[in-house]
Amino acid sequence: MKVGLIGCGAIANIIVTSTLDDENIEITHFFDNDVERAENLASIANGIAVIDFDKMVREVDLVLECASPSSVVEYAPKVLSSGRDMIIMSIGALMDKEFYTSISKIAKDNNSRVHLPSGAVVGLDGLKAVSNFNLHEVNLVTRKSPKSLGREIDKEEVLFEGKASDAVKEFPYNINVAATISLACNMDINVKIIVDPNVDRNVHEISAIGDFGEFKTTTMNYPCAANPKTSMLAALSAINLLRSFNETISVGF
Ligand SMILES: NC(=O)C1=CN([C@@H]2O[C@H](COP(=O)(O)OP(=O)(O)OC[C@H]3O[C@@H](n4cnc5c(N)ncnc54)[C@H](O)[C@@H]3O)[C@@H](O)[C@H]2O)C=CC1
Ligand SMILES: O=C([O-])CC(=O)C(=O)O
Repeated sequence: MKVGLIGCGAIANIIVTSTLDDENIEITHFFDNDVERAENLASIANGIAVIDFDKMVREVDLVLECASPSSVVEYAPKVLSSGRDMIIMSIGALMDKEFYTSISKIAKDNNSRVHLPSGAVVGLDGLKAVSNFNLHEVNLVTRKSPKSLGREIDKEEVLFEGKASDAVKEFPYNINVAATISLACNMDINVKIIVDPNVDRNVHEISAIGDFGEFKTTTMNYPCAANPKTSMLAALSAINLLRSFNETISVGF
């Protein structure tokens, strides 16, 4: 499977360096606004730094976006209308209902698929399983360091409290997990974002209550060295998804 990347930053670097020896995943094309980043990663993987985006789409089987919400809006319609599948990391973009409906239609009409990795949280398997069984309430509390949230404070502070659809607008690079959870359970979930000088991890706590019972998950992520906003688990979940395309027996759904 030939894969083209949109975005050659923290997530892309982990994905590429971790799959170099994987015979089923061939990351061949590297696209970034910052051409030097594309060239650096292309040279590690012996691939091509892309100038012509449309040509890249023609030459790959799948496009993996790990760039920005605006790149999803710009490129997803092109990729999906060409019949290529797409993995999206900047999932916040899909909280816009009109955009979600539009790319769903494009994908359906062109026999292409959109894959959203679980990203930087655990628990989506359970949430999906219970989502149609009278799920009453889902809450996410995200706690990050001042460095991750780009703040200079010395005591804990609640930066946001509200719905996921508003959280992704205010924090487009920090709370894609809220969008993923919302899409998994078809509910605009409750989100609280806390900046905490006493943590050095990106912590996401999910609690869900419904007719099935109740669950809580806590994910305490190490941030990526190259981008403290982003957790390593986000990149690892994308690798896991890429590998799952070749599995005969699928576990964990
Ligand atoms: N789904 C999830 O759980 C998570 C999603 N993310 C999201 O994944 C995306 C990538 O994250 P990182 O690798 O940490 O970011 P990064 O900032 O390290 O790298 C992003 C790269 O994409 C490039 N880029 C941005 N917009 C572009 C565009 N329109 N066209 C071409 N290149 C563009 C930038 O120049 C940069 O090199 C971000 O949107 C981030 O918010 C991050 C963490 C968790
Ligand atoms: O990586 C993380 O911990 C979460 C994150 O940035 C996001 O959801 O956008």
